[in-house]
Amino acid sequence: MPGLDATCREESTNKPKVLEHNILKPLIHTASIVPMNFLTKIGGARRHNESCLCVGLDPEPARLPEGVGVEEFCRAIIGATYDLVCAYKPNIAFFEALGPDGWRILKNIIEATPRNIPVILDAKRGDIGNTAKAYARSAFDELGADAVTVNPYMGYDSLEPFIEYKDKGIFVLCRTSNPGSADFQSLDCGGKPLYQVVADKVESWNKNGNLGLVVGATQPDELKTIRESHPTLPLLIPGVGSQGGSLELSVKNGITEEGLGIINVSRQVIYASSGLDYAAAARSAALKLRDEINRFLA
Ligand SMILES: O=c1ccn([C@@H]2O[C@H](COP(=O)(O)O)[C@@H](O)[C@H]2O)c(=O)[nH]1
Repeated sequence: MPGLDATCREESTNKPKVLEHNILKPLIHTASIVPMNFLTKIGGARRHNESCLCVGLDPEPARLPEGVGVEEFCRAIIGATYDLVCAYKPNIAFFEALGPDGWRILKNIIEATPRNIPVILDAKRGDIGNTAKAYARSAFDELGADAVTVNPYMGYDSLEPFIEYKDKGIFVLCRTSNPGSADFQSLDCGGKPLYQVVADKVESWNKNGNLGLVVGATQPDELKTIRESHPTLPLLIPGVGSQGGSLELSVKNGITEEGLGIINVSRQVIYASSGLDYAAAARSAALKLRDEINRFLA
């Protein structure tokens, strides 16, 4: 089943066969039998697929093969990689940018993801309490995400509505991968950089055991420091591939012996080919990354 005959073609349309299989049918749905919290779910996916790789779903219509829509594209990527990943991370921006259809497409994609593979909604939310409550309802109740990224800038009350969803994962931006991340995150706060204060706060807020940190792969030294000071917090690590972060250092500095750490790669996987073989190419890219991660962990 993995990847199916992802390289095969429909004779009439020349589209990868894997598309049809996965568009028409929901994939495996196992978690409906036993309710699971986020950590249990991602731990199960990690062990089952022997993978700490999260594939990011950041679909840009201009980069899709001709004639392929966003929903078809994302479903095909999922269909071709779901046995190789521990999670998917759709970034809400790319769906909002589609206009009125974007929300529906995002919801459909989350629904179509195999239930044993968690979906981390990259939304970077953070607002006053009642607005944060609405954001949390939107991510978890309406869209059905398993986890969400949040921005800590507005403080605890802006995150509390998310934290109260005990079965969901909350990844707090700590040391991000972008070039300007040092502007604020490295500011000295009484002898510690701000990102370290954020990491310490998050640890102290983790009463429900559902918090983690976002730490960019482009900051390997900071990643090491944060991992050493917070060995039990899950880290979501974006920035490998297109942003130039080192996969090896991300794994060695960010993932614990128990496998606590998620390496996200988006463009390098989903745009591995610009042709109609994109799903098969994404599978090859994900397989290579998954295996490289495992070699660095060994
Ligand atoms: O610090 C951060 C936080 C989030 N991201 C997001 O992750 C992906 C990375 O995409 P690539 O194509 O693998 O570079 C994207 O959705 C970002 O918004 C991040 O890169 N850094």
